[in-house]
Amino acid sequence: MAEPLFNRLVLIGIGHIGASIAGALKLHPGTVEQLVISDTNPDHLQRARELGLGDDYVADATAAVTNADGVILCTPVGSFAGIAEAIAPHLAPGSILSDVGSTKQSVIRDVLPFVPKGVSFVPAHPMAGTEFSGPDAGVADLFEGRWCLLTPIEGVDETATRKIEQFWQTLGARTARMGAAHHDRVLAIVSHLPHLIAFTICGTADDLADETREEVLEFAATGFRDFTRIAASDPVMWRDVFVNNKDALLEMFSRFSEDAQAMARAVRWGDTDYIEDKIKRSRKIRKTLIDIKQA
Ligand SMILES: NC(=O)c1ccc[n+]([C@@H]2O[C@H](COP(=O)([O-])OP(=O)(O)OC[C@H]3O[C@@H](n4cnc5c(N)ncnc54)[C@H](O)[C@@H]3O)[C@@H](O)[C@H]2O)c1
Ligand SMILES: O=C(O)C(=O)C[C@]1(C(=O)O)C=C[C@H](O)C=C1
Repeated sequence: MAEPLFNRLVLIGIGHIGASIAGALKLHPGTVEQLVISDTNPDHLQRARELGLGDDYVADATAAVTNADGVILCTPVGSFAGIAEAIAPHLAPGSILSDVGSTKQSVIRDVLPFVPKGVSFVPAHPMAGTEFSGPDAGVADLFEGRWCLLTPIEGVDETATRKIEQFWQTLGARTARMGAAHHDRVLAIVSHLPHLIAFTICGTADDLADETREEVLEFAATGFRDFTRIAASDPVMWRDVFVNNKDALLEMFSRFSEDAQAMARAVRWGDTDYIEDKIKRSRKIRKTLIDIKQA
């Protein structure tokens, strides 16, 4: 059997993504020699133990990372700075620090200043997930056929970046590299804005139900239902994503608002060609996603 990629890999945060990595590692035995799980929530750590997600369970992240050759931050992005500051003095020389955060400029801003000399920091983002959270939400084949985007930092050891690529490829993902700013703009339109819209539309429908005292939500098994799936996502994770990708998210929101206004105007003035054209373009996007197996 090939050498393991990591002898002691630590996952800090055993929620949806951490537990999915742990599950995927079980589907690909031999990828790591020892998987250590760390989480500040004692219930989550206990549940991870009951589910048998790792080989060792250590609440204190500074103790967990000692002697590790790999560490992956799997907590909400707003917690990264505090964790990085705490674990930095305990990271082993030659080890690799990576993450799964949904924003990348903020992660580099918050983590890099603490990374000691001799440790390679390789930011990464698996583009897969669901609306569920916590250790029970792990999905072992979550990354199968999905993208994992890496935003390598200039001057960081190329072997470390290749190792993280190999790690994600072993778990079934396809990898690509891009700049952190580009990543954040792309994610703002394909992931962060859709969540902002879903949270908003659910709030609007709920307000309406309150105001009119009518059962708006009783009859919601319609197009609205699809918005409620993503709107059921974790509040802390998404709060952190929004405030840590503020500029790109607001830029995309502003473009979206203009386009939504244009659509509303077409509705008002009965511009059926405009309406039909927009819907045709949207259907094409859906068909393309199905064709490239990303739907
Ligand atoms: N959910 C998704 O669809 C998705 C997809 C890709 C990437 N991500 C990214 O993955 C990361 C984790 O998201 P998730 O969906 O797994 O969230 P989650 O809420 O399911 O899990 C987060 C875990 O981190 C733990 N945690 C929080 N603060 C901590 C701290 N300071 N120290 C140790 N543990 C701590 C929590 O107890 C919890 O177990 C986020 O950065 C998110 O942006 C999420
Ligand atoms: O499918 C979902 O429910 C997700 O929210 C997954 C999703 C996305 O927006 O596509 C969410 C956050 C990410 O960082 C990556 C993937």
